[in-house]
Amino acid sequence: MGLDLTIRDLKVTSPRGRDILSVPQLDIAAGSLVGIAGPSGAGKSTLLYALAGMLEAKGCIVWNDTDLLTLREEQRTAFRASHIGMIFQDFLLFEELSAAANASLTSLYRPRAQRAGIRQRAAERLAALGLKEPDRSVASYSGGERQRVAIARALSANAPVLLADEPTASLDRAAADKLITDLVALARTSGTTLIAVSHDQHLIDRMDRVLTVSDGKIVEPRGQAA
Ligand SMILES: Nc1ncnc2c1ncn2[C@@H]1O[C@H](COP(=O)(O)OP(=O)(O)OP(=O)(O)O)[C@@H](O)[C@H]1O
Repeated sequence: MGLDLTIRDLKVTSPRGRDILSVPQLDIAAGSLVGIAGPSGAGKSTLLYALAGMLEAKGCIVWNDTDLLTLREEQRTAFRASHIGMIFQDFLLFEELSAAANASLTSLYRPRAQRAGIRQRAAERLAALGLKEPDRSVASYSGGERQRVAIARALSANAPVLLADEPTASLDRAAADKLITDLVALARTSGTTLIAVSHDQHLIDRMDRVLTVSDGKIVEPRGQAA
């Protein structure tokens, strides 16, 4: 089951003190599929990184009853490892490791009893995403293949929250549409809270709710349910 998100008075500033993101109030119900759209430089990735507890910020970012901004660094890391699956734009893969090892990396942060299950799911996700040689090191993979390894890694942990930054960006149309279908089906069946930044209208169209970020602020189209 996914987690509820409650944001109050969130402010992210640049190291030089410029306001990058300001969100007075945002509530997202567990199990919602939320798209984040908006122009380049608006603050979409900043919002996603803040939701993962990866940025210093002021205010409250509460997942169920855990306020990320009150946790110490190591507590945030532990929370992220057990609750949040992330698909980053720059993939953050370990070059020397195989696709299979990269896709099951989260097993290292989970109790021993869960590790075999994560490795098994990672192998299944890689196969489902069409990765044919999971034992090859990812250094030799193309951009689209690397994207799929990052996606398999995020999905293998079965986290209650999935945060995705442009998950279809390096895929061709057919692969992107398949991924969107898979992501939506997975989120629906497991009740995962899915929040995805995307310029891809096909993805945005499949979400329950779309938040448009403009100049560091959220503008939600009228008529959408909270
Ligand atoms: N560490 C930082 N120091 C200074 N400015 C930053 C920092 N991180 C982000 N910014 C600025 O904050 C703004 C929002 O950046 P962000 O990456 O969140 O935009 P975005 O909407 O995701 O854009 P894109 O669609 O191009 O990825 C930009 O003007 C960016 O230059």
